[in-house]
Amino acid sequence: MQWTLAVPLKPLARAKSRLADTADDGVRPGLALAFALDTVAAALACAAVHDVVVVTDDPLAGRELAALGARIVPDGPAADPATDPADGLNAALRHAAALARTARPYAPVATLNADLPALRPDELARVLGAAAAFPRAFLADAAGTGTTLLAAAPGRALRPAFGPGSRRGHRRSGAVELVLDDVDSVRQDVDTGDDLRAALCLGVGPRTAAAAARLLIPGQ
Ligand SMILES: Nc1nc2c(ncn2[C@@H]2O[C@H](COP(=O)(O)OP(=O)(O)OP(=O)(O)O)[C@@H](O)[C@H]2O)c(=O)[nH]1
Ligand SMILES: C=C(OP(=O)(O)O)C(=O)O
Repeated sequence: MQWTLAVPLKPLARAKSRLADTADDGVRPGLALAFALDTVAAALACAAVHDVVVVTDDPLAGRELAALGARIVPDGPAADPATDPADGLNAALRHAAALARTARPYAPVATLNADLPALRPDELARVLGAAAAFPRAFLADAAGTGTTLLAAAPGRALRPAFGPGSRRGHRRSGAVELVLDDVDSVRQDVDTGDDLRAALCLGVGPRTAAAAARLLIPGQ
């Protein structure tokens, strides 16, 4: 089974705000772009992935990710922030999933965060292989409260519920939590300086390695 992946990416100038103590305003957008490029490059190299749709309103990121082979779509209409606190992100994912389904109606669809710079294609293939057994499934992030991947079988709506505490939200929505060994690279999202150090220990892709080297992170 070959998947379409929808990867959401915030405009770079606003992305990765929780990394402000590790990377200042001048370098953070470049770091967020490096994470996204390494994430998407690894996803495109995964044997279980047919195509990657990046949903972003950022023109520079759009150009660079398109050059890797991703399809770029804009965020689309936002939902009502009163009913959905992660308004922008979940609306963007619903929009991307709908476009993906138009292009490939019988394909399974999964979302993957753009901040997984240590992502390994073989580990992603293992997660997608496990997800294929369920109508909807998800993988918790390394911190244990969020979600890095949400998957839906052909004909099933994704129903993304990303945002603070999304692990619990996805569980409550009926999605099956995937509990797998040796898929750390798919779970290690980077929100904080500690997350970045953990990702560097796992081994990041070349763009993140170069960007992180410029930050002179102790222990590198
Ligand atoms: N297209 C799109 N992607 C989003 C939006 N909000 C968040 N994302 C992406 O969703 C994933 C998880 O987002 P967060 O961790 O909440 O946001 P972040 O920019 O990565 O980090 P913080 O600013 O520290 O919250 C990342 O890949 C983000 O780029 C949005 O409004 N639109
Ligand atoms: C939006 C999410 O990501 P993060 O943990 O990076 O905020 C989430 O896990 O639902």
